[in-house]
Amino acid sequence: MTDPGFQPQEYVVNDVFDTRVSKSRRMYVKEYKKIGEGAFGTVVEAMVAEVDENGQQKENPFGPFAIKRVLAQTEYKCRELEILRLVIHPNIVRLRYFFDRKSRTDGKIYQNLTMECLPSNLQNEIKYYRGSRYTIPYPHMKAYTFQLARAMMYLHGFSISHRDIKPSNILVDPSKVKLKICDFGSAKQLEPNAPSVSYICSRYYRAPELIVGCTVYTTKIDIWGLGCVIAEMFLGKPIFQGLTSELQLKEISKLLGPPPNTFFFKSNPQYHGNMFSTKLFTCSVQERFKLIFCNSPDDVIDLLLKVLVYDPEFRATAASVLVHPFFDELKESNFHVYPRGSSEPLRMDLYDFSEVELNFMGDLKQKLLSRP
Ligand SMILES: Nc1ncnc2c1ncn2[C@@H]1O[C@H](COP(=O)(O)OP(=O)(O)OP(=O)(O)O)[C@@H](O)[C@H]1O
Repeated sequence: MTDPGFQPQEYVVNDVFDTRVSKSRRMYVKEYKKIGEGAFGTVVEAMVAEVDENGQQKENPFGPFAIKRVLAQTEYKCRELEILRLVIHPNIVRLRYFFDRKSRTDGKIYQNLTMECLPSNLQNEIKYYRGSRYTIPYPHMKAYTFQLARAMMYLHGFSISHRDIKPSNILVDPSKVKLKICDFGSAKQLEPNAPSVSYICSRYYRAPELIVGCTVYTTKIDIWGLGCVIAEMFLGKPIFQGLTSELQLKEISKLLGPPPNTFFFKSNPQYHGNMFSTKLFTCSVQERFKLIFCNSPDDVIDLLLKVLVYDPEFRATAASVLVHPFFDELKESNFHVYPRGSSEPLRMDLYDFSEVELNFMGDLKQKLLSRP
């Protein structure tokens, strides 16, 4: 992103908290490029270096890092920091430092979350291939989907729901086919049967229960987002593009058929909006999926049929997604991909699960680790 209004800046901060050693340091920061702008914050690319008592740099600046700057001291944003400090996973962006700093422009205090920086995101990647009338190569889609589901399985193991799954919040490094989830600004640790706001998540990726105003939802709202992201990789564009929140439900019904009455009752008995109860196609739902994903293999259609389900109770879990046959190819010892622009095969082992993750898999652990 090039922003003509962006001013590169260099500064020294006294109290930069280093999450690796749980210690504060004095650091030099050099911000040189804006890489993102969202509803809540600005993200810039920067290099950092440790500074001694005399203000001298102890080392050469290193990075790049992505610094997300948000107004400090709102409860909402403290949650982002808290969650980022808790989660350490290969498919979740790693928080390296954080510090507060007063803005020279408006005099307000901003929280600066300094994270590892990835060169792109899935939205750009989908756009790139769409521009040349292709889709992301099939083995890459598999590897990306697996990594996304793996990050979700870990988060959901802690009952953390990301609550804003969408391609622009999924960082990728196309040269390594690596994926990491970012933007925990909406994330929340959900408690069973405790209400949370339903007006979260970007419209195209909102689970149907959120659309109808459900407040006691579960981490399955992220699984819906996962389904939308997989579908988008295959189609090259968002699968459900509703013009309004209510019309979003109509778009969904064009693929899944009308939502069952039990769905409204379970999600929000007070819902008074349009129920889109007329079936808009004559074939079966399976046939409808085959028609929409006409160039996609049967195994991904089967996966989508398990993920894009109205009732969150019957929607797949992240753990069950990970053991779906769609990913069997990834288990082969010589699984490899050809990163964009490279003729060298890159071998990938995506099964380096930690003990914590294997515990979260529960009964599906053996199935996950069994080789075909
Ligand atoms: N660690 C990172 N490395 C590279 N790019 C990043 C990183 N973190 C964020 N970005 C980029 O900056 C954009 C905005 O970041 P983020 O989503 O965290 O901010 P936000 O204010 O919550 O945005 P939004 O309102 O769009 O959700 C992301 O879409 C991503 O492209």
